[in-house]
Amino acid sequence: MSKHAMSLLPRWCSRIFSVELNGAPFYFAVKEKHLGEDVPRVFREVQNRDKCYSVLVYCSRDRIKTAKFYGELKDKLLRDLPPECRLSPMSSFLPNVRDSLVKGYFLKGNSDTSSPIERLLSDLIQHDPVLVCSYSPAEDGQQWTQHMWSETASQVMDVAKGYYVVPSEAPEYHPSALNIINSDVFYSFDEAYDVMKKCGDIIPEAKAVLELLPSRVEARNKPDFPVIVIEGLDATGKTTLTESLKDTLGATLLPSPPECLSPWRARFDQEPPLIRRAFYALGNYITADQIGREGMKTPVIVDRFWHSTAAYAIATAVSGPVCNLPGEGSEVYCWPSDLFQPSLVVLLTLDPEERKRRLRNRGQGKTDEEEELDHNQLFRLRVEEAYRRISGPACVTVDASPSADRVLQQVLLLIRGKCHL
Ligand SMILES: Nc1ncnc2c1ncn2[C@@H]1O[C@H](COP(=O)(O)OP(=O)(O)O)[C@@H](O)[C@H]1O
Ligand SMILES: Nc1ccn([C@H]2C[C@H](O)[C@@H](COP(=O)(O)OP(=O)(O)O)O2)c(=O)n1
Repeated sequence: MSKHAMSLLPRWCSRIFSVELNGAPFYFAVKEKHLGEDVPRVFREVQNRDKCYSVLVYCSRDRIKTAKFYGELKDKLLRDLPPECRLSPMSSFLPNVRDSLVKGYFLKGNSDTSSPIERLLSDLIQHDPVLVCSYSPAEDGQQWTQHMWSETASQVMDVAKGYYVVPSEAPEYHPSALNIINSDVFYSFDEAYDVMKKCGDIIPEAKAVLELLPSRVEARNKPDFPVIVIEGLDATGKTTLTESLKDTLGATLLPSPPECLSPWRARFDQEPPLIRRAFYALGNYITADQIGREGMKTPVIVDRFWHSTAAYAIATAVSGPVCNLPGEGSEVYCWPSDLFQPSLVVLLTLDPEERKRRLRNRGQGKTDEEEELDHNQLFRLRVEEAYRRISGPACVTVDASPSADRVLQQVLLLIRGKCHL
């Protein structure tokens, strides 16, 4: 067993394990002794008491490689596991301990699939930074036990005697919240820059992105003119409004991410969150540099900025309902201290039905599958709530359902009240 995997062991019994089934997390813990607790729900639902497995990716020193490997692992498991094997997202964490989350997958197999699953997992454990456990009914046939595998043997071997699995209370916040800071959301130029720099060896496009970055991020002189950011979900009317504001105020309009990053956007959208979010974070610093220049000449309107970067990253990192988000006032919602702060941030909100109608009119209505829609609905609610919780500056919400002109007038009122234009 590798040193990294060993380092997870001492607090093994303090860890909580979470398996996500149909978007809902089920928690369990492990114990050396059994005191008559129930069987965790995940195992109660296993038919015929078949075997289950977990593959957790522990964080090696190279977090870029770890992030890439985690993304590739899912593809590999989906490709190489027998199709009957069920794969669910899984994680393990120490409650309230920042950066303690390790992610992976939970596999449910039946007696026909256990041989190919075990062959695949034995191979993985020998070559990759994974911790593999199997779960099977204990000798008394009543309880379930977790056995950790060793990579030293070519045959599967248990490192220690089995631990009993027992149900565990849900933690206060979704476990993903433990690892958001500097993995999903970056709070300084240097943190995001560091990720992009380390990507240079494996992603050639990262070097091109680095070359576009401003050489200094220190705050320039405050722009003479107001800087107004327009935020909102896709199809809430940002493009329509920002174009009108540009014409009405004689302002400069800056899209975000900035145009110079357009050639690389699709490339970075394929990358795991650590890399993808570093790309968007850096885009804001390029936009801030442009704001510094243009804001000396005219008012500046920005189509999306930091609120989008943080809200989408947080809402993607956390799954399930809005209550899974880190609580209001959490440090994850803080504005980076080295990033320009606009004079006003307007959040356009829209009734979901109207938003769908606008998407359809724009020729992009597609997701009619019920399940997909449900998933999107929760995601949409999480993004909107994360938008509202971000502070420094906080956003001002504007109902975008009236006509384009009424929305424009409403926002102009806000701008005139706040920015003395
Ligand atoms: N206030 C409005 N009322 C009705 N339709 C609107 C309004 N604002 C925008 N639209 C239409 O809704 C669609 C999405 O607007 P768009 O400005 O492209 O949104 P976004 O930039 O936020 O994705 C477009 O077809 C646009 O013409
Ligand atoms: N400043 C920005 C702008 C966009 N993003 C990210 C957040 C989301 O993942 C996407 C949203 O972009 P998308 O192209 O869907 O949005 P619009 O078409 O502009 O409405 O981009 C960001 O992280 N930071």
